[in-house]
Amino acid sequence: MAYPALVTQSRFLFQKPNLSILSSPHVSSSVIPKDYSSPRSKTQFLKLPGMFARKVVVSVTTTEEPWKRYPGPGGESKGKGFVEEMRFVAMKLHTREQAAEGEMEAKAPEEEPVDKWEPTLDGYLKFLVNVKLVYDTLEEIIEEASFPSYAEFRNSGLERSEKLARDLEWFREKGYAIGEPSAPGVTYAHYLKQLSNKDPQAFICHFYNVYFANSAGGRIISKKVTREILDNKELEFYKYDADLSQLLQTMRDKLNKVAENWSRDDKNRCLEETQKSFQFYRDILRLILS
Ligand code: HEM
Repeated sequence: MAYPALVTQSRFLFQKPNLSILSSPHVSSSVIPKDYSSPRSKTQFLKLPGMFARKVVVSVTTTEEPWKRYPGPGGESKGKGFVEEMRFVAMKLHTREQAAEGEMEAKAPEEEPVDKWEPTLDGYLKFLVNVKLVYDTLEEIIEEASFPSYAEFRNSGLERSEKLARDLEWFREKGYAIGEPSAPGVTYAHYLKQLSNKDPQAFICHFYNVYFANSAGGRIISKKVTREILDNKELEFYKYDADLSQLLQTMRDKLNKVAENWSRDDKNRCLEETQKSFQFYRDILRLILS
């Protein structure tokens, strides 16, 4: 499992004052800068204890530059709320091919434009089984509400667990073999369960990203697989029982309300979690191409 190494390395780097790794051959994608000052990027060779010297692009934060990296505390005061910050960070973690606001380079097949994907039905079924485990877990966590704020997110209309159960049942009835969740889903579900009991801010970052990812990128993927491997069968997974933009807006309002009680540290911890949510979810998306 590749995560512990990456996570440990990233945590270590986070502890370095005023230094954030934006890209490196060893750190798969951008790490969120610690503050809201301008990151001026430059390439450096960095020698870290116990590691070989490596070429990294570092951001150097200075106090002279008032330029803002995020729509941070200023953005909030303009009335847009914390979701705008979460979105800002998430959009930058997309590849340029995935979304107009994306800043990452595609390094793996699932990061290439969806148009170029060559999905397989077998792989897509594996994806559905694994992604269902993630939504089952998120929805159980919200139902149990080990932190009271989670209860705010119940019955949002964005839930996907039952829809996915119906889709899988449809495939079963058609005679397809449906396997058990594998490493990508099991690992992410386990991580979410643990995180939800100890760090609600970090957990809510995953909650936001996973539900909003399906509403945006999910639709692009849906078009591709419906046309190319599902013989135009439209899955329940991508359907909502009410107007989707309204459901999303209600969820944004709830997230903003919950985050009003967070300190700046809480908010930063939440934003820093975005990268992990992309990494876990990408490993599940990759199954579509397996
Ligand atoms: C094939 C992969 C993906 C594609 C093609 C894709 C595409 C997109 C696009 C086009 C948007 C912009 C939607 C808009 O502003 O109208 C978007 C938004 C977003 N994506 Fe992705 N995405 C992908 C993967 C992911 C992943 C892995 C995550 C995180 C787990 C993610 C999280 C988000 C979030 C949080 C938004 C903001 C949604 C909103 O503000 O309503 N996406 N994505």
